[in-house]
This record gives sequence, structure tokens and C-alpha cells, in this order.
Amino acid sequence: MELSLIGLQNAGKTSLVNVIATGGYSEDMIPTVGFNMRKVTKGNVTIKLWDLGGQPRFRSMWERYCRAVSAIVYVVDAADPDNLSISKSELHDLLSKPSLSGIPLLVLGNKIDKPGVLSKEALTDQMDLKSITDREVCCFMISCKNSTNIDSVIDWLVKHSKSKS
Ligand SMILES: Nc1nc2c(ncn2[C@@H]2O[C@H](COP(=O)(O)OP(=O)(O)OP(=O)(O)O)[C@@H](O)[C@H]2O)c(=O)[nH]1
Ligand SMILES: [Mg+2]
Repeated sequence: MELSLIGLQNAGKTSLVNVIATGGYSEDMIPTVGFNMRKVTKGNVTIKLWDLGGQPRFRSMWERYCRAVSAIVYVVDAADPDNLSISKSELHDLLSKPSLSGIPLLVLGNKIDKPGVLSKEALTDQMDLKSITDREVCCFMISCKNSTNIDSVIDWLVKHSKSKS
């Protein structure tokens, strides 16, 4: 299966790929320029992950890398309230593209190890996830740093690899 990781810069997309692939976590990460592709095998499923850059200049590529995927994973820094409204509008912009209609969406509130992090309810609310009714939407709160809920993410991904090859 193929899936794309989307979200603003600094959300933790590349960190998530690393945690899923090797379990490794690092504080000093280099912002992704363009995109990276990584293949990860979990059980008997091989997942091709498109890890996209989140800086403004890369956001116009997001749609192109989401067209053929089985699921879109949207990562949000849940400890950075200042960027939530941009994150929300970028997400809803992306989902409005006709080419992406119906593709399941997994929203991940990352960095729950930090103080002052949003609750899942608050994130759902502020990202206006309830308004998305044309596809399956799921949300988990995670920490790449502490590997919190990474198992749930992998389970969700493996489950969705079976619905579409
Ligand atoms: N405290 C904490 N920091 C995290 C967590 N996940 C990622 N980070 C940090 O957030 C910063 C950005 O992480 P990246 O994985 O590079 O973010 P990105 O979304 O790939 O960013 P772009 O490639 O620029 O789009 C790094 O300093 C990470 O160490 C987490 O769960 N907790
Ligand atoms: Mg990155």
C-alpha cells in the first residue's frame, strides 16, 4: 500500500516515519526538502510512505502525492496552538480537491509529551474534523518522542492496506 504524510513544517512527519521504521527518535531533525520515500514492512504488509515537506513552498505538491494513496495521514503539532488555524485551513483545502475524494484520513495530534498539549476533543474541534463527512476520518493523539500510541497508528495503517492495494 502507499500512503502520504502531510502536515505543516515541524509537525513531526519525518520523526513519525523514523519511529515506525526503526523506533528511533532524534531532537535535531532537518526539515524535509521536497519529499522522501521510505518503504516499511509491518507483518506481511509493505507500506510505501511518501514523507512530504511541510514548509509553505512545498504545500502545492501535496495533492499530487496524495492522488494514488490508500490513506492520507495528516500530522498536527498538538502543542503549538498558534499554528492550528493554518493547519486546519491547509487540511480542508487539500481535502476539497476532487482528485482526493473518498480517500481515508488519519489525523495525528503529535507531541503529547509536551506541556499544554490539546486534548483529542479540542483538536477535533479546532481542526473542524466533524465537518468532514465524505470519507472515513480517524484521530489519535501520539508522541513520536515517547512512542505513545504508535502501535495504534500501525494497526490503522495495516488495516487500511487491506481495503485497497
Ligand atoms: N517533544 C516532541 N518533539 C517532537 C515529537 N515529534 C517530533 N518532534 C520534534 O519536532 C521537530 C520537527 O520534527 P520533524 O519530524 O522534522 O517534522 P516534519 O513534520 O517532518 O517537518 P518538515 O519536514 O519541515 O515538514 C524535531 O525537532 C523533532 O525532534 C514529539 O513527539 N515530541
Ligand atoms: Mg520532514
